[in-house]
Amino acid sequence: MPKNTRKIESGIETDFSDKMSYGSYLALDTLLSAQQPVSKPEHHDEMLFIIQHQTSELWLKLVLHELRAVRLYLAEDNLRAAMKGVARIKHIQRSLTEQWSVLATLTPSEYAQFRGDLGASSGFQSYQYRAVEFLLGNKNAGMLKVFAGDPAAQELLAELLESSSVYDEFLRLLARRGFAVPAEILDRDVTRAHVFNAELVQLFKIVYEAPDEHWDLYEACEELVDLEDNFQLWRFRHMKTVMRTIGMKHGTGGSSGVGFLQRALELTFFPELFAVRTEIGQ
Ligand code: HEM
Ligand SMILES: N[C@@H](CC(=O)c1ccccc1NC=O)C(=O)O
Repeated sequence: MPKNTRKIESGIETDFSDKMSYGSYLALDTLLSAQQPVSKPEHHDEMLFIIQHQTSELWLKLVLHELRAVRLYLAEDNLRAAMKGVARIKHIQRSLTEQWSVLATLTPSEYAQFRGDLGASSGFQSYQYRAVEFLLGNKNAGMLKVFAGDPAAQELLAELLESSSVYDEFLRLLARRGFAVPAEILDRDVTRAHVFNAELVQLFKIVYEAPDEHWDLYEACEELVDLEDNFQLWRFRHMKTVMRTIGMKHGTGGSSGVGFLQRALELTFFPELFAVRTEIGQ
């Protein structure tokens, strides 16, 4: 063997004419032919832009898959399995947030050279992102009309709009555990965003003031706080990346741009889990 060369062991599989290979299992032909820059002449940095979005969408697909499972586990009173799912989602979120640093290498001068080729397309039209928001409870029926041209996406969002969120299921679990969750919360119109409820804060206060007595709920509350915190960090990095890339320009999707993204930072999934902090020790 030449120096600094690894021997390919004799047992290593090399003939895949009648066996499943790495590439066929992962549908790499499809996956790796999906990067199609639209700029003409092709701009070098558009590949980065496309891959950053595609990898984000792949991770969002897994987040959705896991969130659906978490919601189901909560409905079945299986808090441990639900929290296992949340733990995985938290790692994905960290990876998604960390990834902004790659796109931040795209300078305003580079982006300006192909931004015009993107037309009216925008992340605002990401149905998977919207589906994650809906599953976490940030419902907004108005978002569906963006997907009039994509019936499958619209149907998915309609299904999630009309079904319970992860937080709805957590609050129902709390009620089954004997906590006096108000009827207006349990019977709420799930197609609307959850609205802050002071009575829930008092229920969480019971949990937070006696963690040992309610350990699994206490742990679950903190996991949900992590989830929201991570989601906000992604939103913040998006807004800051947008600021350094297009400044105060309007978005291709038609919004005011940075201002619109800043207002997303005011949205909250689990407001009572944050409000309870003010109450602790009082
Ligand atoms: C240089 C890169 C980027 C810029 C300049 C940018 C800019 C913007 C702007 C201005 C908006 C507001 C809607 C509009 O008018 O277009 C927006 C929304 C959005 N973008 Fe990006 N974006 C970038 C990268 C990304 C990436 C990598 C993702 C990952 C999937 C993403 C996902 C989203 C989502 C989900 C929204 C909707 C946010 C909401 O409704 O609050 N963006 N983006
Ligand atoms: N809204 C961005 C364009 C943009 O970032 C984008 C365009 C097409 C597909 C995804 C995108 N990402 C996030 O909005 C802009 O105004 O420059």
